[in-house]
Amino acid sequence: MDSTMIEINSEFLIPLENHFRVAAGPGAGKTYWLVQHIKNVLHHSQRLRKTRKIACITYTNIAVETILNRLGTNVNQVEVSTLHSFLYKHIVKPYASYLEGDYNLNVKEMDGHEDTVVHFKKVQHWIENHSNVDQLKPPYSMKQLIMLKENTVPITRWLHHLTYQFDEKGGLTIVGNRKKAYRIQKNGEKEERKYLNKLCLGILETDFLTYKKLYWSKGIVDHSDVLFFSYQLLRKHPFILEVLRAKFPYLYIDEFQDTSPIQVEILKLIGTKETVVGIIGDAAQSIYGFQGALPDQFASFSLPNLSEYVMKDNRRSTNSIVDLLNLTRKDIQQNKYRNIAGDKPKLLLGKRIDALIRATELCNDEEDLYSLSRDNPTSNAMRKYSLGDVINDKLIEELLEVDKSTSSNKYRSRVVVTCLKSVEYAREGDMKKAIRELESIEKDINNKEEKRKFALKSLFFLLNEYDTFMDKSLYEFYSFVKNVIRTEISNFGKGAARTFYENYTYEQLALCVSITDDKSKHKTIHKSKGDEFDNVLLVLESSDELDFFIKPNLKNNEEHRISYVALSRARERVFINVPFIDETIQSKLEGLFEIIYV
Ligand SMILES: Nc1ncnc2c1ncn2[C@@H]1O[C@H](COP(=O)(O)OP(=O)(O)OP(=O)(O)O)[C@@H](O)[C@H]1O
Repeated sequence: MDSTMIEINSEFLIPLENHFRVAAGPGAGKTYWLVQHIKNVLHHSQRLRKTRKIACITYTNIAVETILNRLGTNVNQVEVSTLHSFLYKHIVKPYASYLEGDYNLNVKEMDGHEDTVVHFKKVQHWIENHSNVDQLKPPYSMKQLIMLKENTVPITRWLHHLTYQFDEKGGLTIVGNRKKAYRIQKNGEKEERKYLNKLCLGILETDFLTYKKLYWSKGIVDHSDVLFFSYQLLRKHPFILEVLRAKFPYLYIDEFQDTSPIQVEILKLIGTKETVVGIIGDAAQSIYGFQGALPDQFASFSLPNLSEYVMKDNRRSTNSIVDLLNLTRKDIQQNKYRNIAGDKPKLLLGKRIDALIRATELCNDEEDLYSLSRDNPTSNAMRKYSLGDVINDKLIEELLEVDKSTSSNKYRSRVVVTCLKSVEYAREGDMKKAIRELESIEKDINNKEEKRKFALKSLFFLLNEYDTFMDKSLYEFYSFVKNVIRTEISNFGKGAARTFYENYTYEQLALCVSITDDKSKHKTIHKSKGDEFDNVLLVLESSDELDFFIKPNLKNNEEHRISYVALSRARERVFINVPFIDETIQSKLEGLFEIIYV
């Protein structure tokens, strides 16, 4: 650890007018400290007035709520939001007209920012009019790319994952991830990924900007576009920086370890003068590598005269849990602030459902137990107690694939999937997302209000009748949708599509729906970030993942950091479930865990 670092605890007050970095392990009280610091600034700063506020940026909507609740009545002069919402509200929205010329942004139609969407008509238009279209040769000619399923599927997936990156000259470019340009091919029981030809991707990659403009010209802006536009606006129109600095003399960013390089540059631009920037985080909890976050970014962030602090307490967990966490970590050995011995962590070997039942019993059946899983289908399955050993998380993709032979079939499967997703979102409390889903199939209605009315009406019927289809086949759900929501979707003939609808249940497809800001007791590890629970059951796929306890490498292995985040959510008890363990590692694990066959 750096010798210039000052050790503090979560009640320690620091000077108001210096940039700062606070590094600390899990449960140290970073968020607690940040709230105290904000209150201190509110009371003592000479630089806040009615129109000048503290900006507090955090990672998820749940974290925003947590901070707002902890601030209590002091919220008028603090703006707590996610970075994307902050940038959209203060940069993109007010200055969008500057983007019209360079980026064809349709400001009138722009209405917030969304998850990335891929409209195949736009993809088709892009490829047909691509400046290098002449270089596309069989079997990847322009026509073959837009007509053949084996090409359209990888292209769609590839375009779904476009990101922005800095090039050598420091400019931002749009990049595709070739590893995403695949389709699944089934060979009997086996599934194989078939990638699209590299030469062909290389030709298309030369002009992503035109592709993006097709969306922007309709006012469609996704989350990564918000970062791109913000950065471009700040670089080209520095007066916006002045306005921001005047509005926000203090800018604090919690969970900084998950900030991407473009976000870091934006924050540095704002922090060059007047605005005091403070960052809080933990490199060992950096788990968003797939979005460009790098664990080193937190330690390497610098601004002039930045003061550095470290917090070494763990105020959350029992001694046994802190011991387990300390064992996996080299840079910070946490102090056991609560100093309560606690139960030895338990390794539950066997099926997930049995592990869940046993862990619940071991928590005396009354205390809250949260299961944390690596992916959505597993956490959804845990939630619904309908655990199977094999969960197919690709069923929605398969349905869209099997039912797309004609445009009317394609429409049918889209409507069914949309209705299903909408129901699931609404049942989890995300009404906004549920309504947006349904609005997306109202293409023939242009008026926004009409669209919303239609979506609301459909959602009302779907939720009201949930009991009639939730435990039936997908075919019965389709029939419901056709009778009640969308009478124009096509009837079925015989064939693979119908068989699919008959063979799978509504429930099986519903398990594949990813739910954001998951408030249930069974969630993905990524969604548990920043939260804490009395008891945690970490659900692992295989004994290989226990490697984390045998050869921990938090610095270089993101999977290890993900397990670390999961375990460190627990206050009282930790359970880990794997189907079985290799005999070779059993002896190594016996010292750390009580091993129980469930
Ligand atoms: N000074 C304090 N007094 C009382 N409770 C505290 C104090 N500091 C922290 N806590 C409590 O300790 C727990 C952990 O704090 P907090 O959630 O702020 O930690 P964190 O460092 O943000 O954790 P993580 O990085 O794991 O998300 C919370 O329950 C919090 O309320």
